[in-house]
Amino acid sequence: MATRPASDVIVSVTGLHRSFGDTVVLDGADLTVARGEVVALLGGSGSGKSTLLRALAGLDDSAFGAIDVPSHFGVVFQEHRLLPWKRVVDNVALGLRGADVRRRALEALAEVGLEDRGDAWPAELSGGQAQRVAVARALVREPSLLLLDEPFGALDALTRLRMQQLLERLRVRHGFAALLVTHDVDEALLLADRALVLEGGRIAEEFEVTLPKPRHQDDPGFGGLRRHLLERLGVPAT
Ligand SMILES: Nc1ncnc2c1ncn2[C@@H]1O[C@H](COP(=O)(O)OP(=O)(O)OP(=O)(O)O)[C@@H](O)[C@H]1O
Repeated sequence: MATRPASDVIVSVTGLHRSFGDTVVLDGADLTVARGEVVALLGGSGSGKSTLLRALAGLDDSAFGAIDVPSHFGVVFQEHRLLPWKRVVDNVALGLRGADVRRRALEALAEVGLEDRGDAWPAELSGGQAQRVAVARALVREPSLLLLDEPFGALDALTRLRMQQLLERLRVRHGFAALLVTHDVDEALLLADRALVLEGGRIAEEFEVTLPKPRHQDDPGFGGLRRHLLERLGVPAT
């Protein structure tokens, strides 16, 4: 694994284990994320990506190992998980305290291009808009880390591309780090500084993605990396 100055590491996971009954899903997984770094987590279906992310988010009491994450992190799942009985702005402001909560929530909505939808109900939004609100809800706490579990996995291809570009712009502006669980090799290569492959309960492989950002699928070098990653994931190019 590439060495980094210890002070730059904001996520450190060592020896992470999780079993469901007799099934060992995580078997001593280790990983780090550096300040401002985007790390994609790939792996076959059922390899334990979501399990690992849930453990990092503190959503799994039964995972054990050394887990060090910053106190300010945001989480975005594949489903938006907005409360249907609260207006969009109140969903974003949920759990915030202080006099300027509404203003902060509206600012976060403006960052995702939804400044005029604060008074809408979640049911009135498209899937892409609802995911933007979920991103705003994560962003409003000024996190140093985003934990993203297939955040754009349920969106159509065009909306997904727009959301990937939005995430990249927000990252440049705010400098958060991200751990991005994805099935989508192109998404990993568009966004990540490093791609990890989870296999056999551990990080079996790691690739640095050194292409300059912002990236595009037509960039030189992109196709070669895609073939390499797909092969590593057991989907050889035809
Ligand atoms: N609550 C649970 N009870 C029992 N088994 C579980 C539970 N949650 C996950 N598992 C099992 O753990 C394994 C890993 O699941 P996980 O959802 O982490 O995989 P994943 O890599 O995210 O998969 P996918 O890419 O298909 O979303 C699977 O075999 C799954 O069946």
